[in-house]
Amino acid sequence: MIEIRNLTKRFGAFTAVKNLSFQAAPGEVLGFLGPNGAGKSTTMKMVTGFLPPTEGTVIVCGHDVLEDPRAAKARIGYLPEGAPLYPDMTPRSMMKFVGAARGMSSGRIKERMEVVTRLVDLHKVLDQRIETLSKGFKRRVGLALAILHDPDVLILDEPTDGLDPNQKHEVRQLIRSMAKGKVIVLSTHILEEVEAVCTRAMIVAAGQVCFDGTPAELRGRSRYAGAIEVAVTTADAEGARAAFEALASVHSIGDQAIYGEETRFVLFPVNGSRNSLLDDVQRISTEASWRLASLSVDRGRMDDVFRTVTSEGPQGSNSAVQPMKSGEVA
Ligand SMILES: Nc1ncnc2c1ncn2[C@@H]1O[C@H](COP(=O)(O)OP(=O)(O)OP(=O)(O)O)[C@@H](O)[C@H]1O
Repeated sequence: MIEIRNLTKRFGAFTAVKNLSFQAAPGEVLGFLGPNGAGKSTTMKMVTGFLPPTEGTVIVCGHDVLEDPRAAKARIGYLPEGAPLYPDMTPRSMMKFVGAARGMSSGRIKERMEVVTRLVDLHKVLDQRIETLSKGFKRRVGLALAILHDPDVLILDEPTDGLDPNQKHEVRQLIRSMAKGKVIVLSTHILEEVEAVCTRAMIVAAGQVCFDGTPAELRGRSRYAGAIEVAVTTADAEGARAAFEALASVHSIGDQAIYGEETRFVLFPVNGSRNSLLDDVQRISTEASWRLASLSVDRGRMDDVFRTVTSEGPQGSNSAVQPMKSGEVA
C-alpha cells in the first residue's frame, strides 16, 4: 500500500507538484498520465525517496519515506525515466552489483537472478555488455533491476518509452504478469497503454489531479462515448446527412470525413436515446435509396477526453462534457 498526503514540490518560485494526495492498494496498476511537465517524474522521484518533497508525506507499506527511508526503499522497485544503466557492465554483473548494494545475500541474489532473468527473458544477453544491447533489452535490464529484490511497490517512469510496438507489447505483458499482490504506478504518454495495462488512471496537469478513475470511466467522459459512427457511399452522403438531421433522436452531427469511397458521420444522440438512434438509423437506411456501409457505437476517444480533462483543471472544478451542436469545430 502507498499513501501520498499533500505532496508538494517547489523549485524556487515554481511549483511542480501541488498538494497531491492519493492511495494505491496491492493489485492496482495506476497509470499516471499528463502533459509534458505535469509533474509525473517529480512525483515518482518523491515517492521513491530520490527527491525530498517541499511539503507532504509518502508512506510506503507503513514506512515514511523521509523518516524511515531504508525500510521504505527496501519495499520499492524503481525504474527511472530512461532507465540509466552502467554501459560497461553486463546484465549479470549489474544484477549482482545492485543486489549487493541492496544488502541481499549472495544466495538470495542467485535465487532472484534466476527468477528475474526468466521473467524478463534476459537469458540470451546475460553476459553481453549493456551498451551493446538494443533499447528493448536495456529496458528489460532496468526492469530486472527494479524487481530484483521482489518489491511490493513498483514505480515505473515511462517503462515503454522509445520501444517498438512488439517490445511495448512485451513490457506491458510483463507488467500485467507482475501486478498480482503488488502496487504498480507507471507513467506514460500513451493513452492506449493505460487501457492495456492499468486498473486505474490518474491524470495530472500543472502538478494537480484532474481525473482519477478507471480507464473505462476515463473513456466514458469523452463526448464521443455513445455516439454513433455511420458510413455511407460518398455519392449518397448529402441525402444521408439530410435524413440523419431530420431524426428526433439526433442531437447533432459531428465530424464528417471522407475515407476513399465512403463518407463517415458521427451522430450524437439526444440524451438517453442512443438505442432509439440506432433503431432510427437502421430503419431509415432500409427505407432510403442509399445503404449503410457500416454502423458502430463509439466507446469514447481517449485523446479527446485527455485534452478536455487537462484543459479543465483540477478535479472537482470540471463540468460534464457535452456534445457539440452541428457545425461546431472539434
Ligand atoms: N530540478 C529541477 N529544477 C527546476 N525545475 C524542475 C526540476 N525538475 C523538474 N522541474 C520542472 O518541474 C516540472 C515538472 O517536471 P516533471 O519532469 O516532473 O514533468 P513530467 O510530467 O514528468 O514531464 P514529461 O512527461 O515531459 O516527462 C517541469 O516544468 C520541469 O521543468
